[in-house]
Amino acid sequence: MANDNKGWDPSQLRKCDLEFEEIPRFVYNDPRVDEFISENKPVVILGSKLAKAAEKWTLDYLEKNMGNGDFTVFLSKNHKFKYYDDKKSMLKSNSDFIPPTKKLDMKLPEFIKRLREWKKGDDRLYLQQGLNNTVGPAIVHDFLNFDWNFCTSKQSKHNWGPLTSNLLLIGMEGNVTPCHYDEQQNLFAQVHGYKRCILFPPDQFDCLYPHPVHHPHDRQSMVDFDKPDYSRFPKFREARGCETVIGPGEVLYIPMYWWHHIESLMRGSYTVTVNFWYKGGPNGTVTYPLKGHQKVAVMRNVEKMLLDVLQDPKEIPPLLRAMVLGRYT
Ligand SMILES: CCC[C@@H](CC(=O)O)C(=O)C(=O)O
Ligand SMILES: [Zn+2]
Repeated sequence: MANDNKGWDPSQLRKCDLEFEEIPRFVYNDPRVDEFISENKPVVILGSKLAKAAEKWTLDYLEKNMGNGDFTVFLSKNHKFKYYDDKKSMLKSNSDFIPPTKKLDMKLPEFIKRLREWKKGDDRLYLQQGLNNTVGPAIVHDFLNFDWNFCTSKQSKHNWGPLTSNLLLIGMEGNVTPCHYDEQQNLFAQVHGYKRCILFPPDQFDCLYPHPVHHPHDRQSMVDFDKPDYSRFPKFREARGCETVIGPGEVLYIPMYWWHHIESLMRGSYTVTVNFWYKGGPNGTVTYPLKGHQKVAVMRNVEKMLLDVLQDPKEIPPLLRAMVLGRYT
């Protein structure tokens, strides 16, 4: 991958068995940006002022101005912060589920102190907090100075639904959010430090082996990218993805349903990102054959319906096997 950006070096990336295409990068007013977004394809948007007002959000500035609210911080025994659904983890059928991370409410000064005093062997930390009105006035001022015209113009031009949240992400170097997909459009604005983003289209569902929909790790890939188990997940070898490293001021459009693995480069500093999650828009006229993301939505509905009627998740595999093996294969 090209590292013409002065700010990072391939030695700061984690090793990965797969090779990837580069995600294209265009200046924000290049018409190809909207061409890619309209085709639900990832694109890096350069030179936008989307979250420029946050470029002064250093840890010192945030400590002074973030207010005295509690922030959601995840702790992990390793470098992975694999998301899990709290509610699903309480289901009887998931009683053997062990959450891979601990979720705490933490004041910002404590988070920053632990970040600064972190040493090898300590739990890693990842602050992931929706920006809301508990933040201090200076942060509100900066937030209001985001380039809302830019993102709102994308939202209306591409028929996205409403903005659901802006997550503030403050991660340690080397933190990884493992491969998963979201059911929202995402303008992922990098503010401080560098993040490597590996993306796969929705039609690679069969190469990325998502957990069952009822599982707490719904939408997350079962494949450990650090040590893929090719006997359990043979088609992972065939996964074809694209990647980019984004730095301060760069925005990655992550299309809804696209798989993404995101890591903070190991270059000696924390990372800050603000994401902009939008609900998907109305489907509009459906054309056939259905697109990859629509088939994922269909498969999700089938799994939900089967669980609804069968109640016991263990009854789903034998029923699906009876339906498919020898009949549709
Ligand atoms: C909780 C959100 C984490 C983020 C990835 C990352 O920056 O580590 C992501 O997956 C997204 O913005 O969709
Ligand atoms: Zn995500």
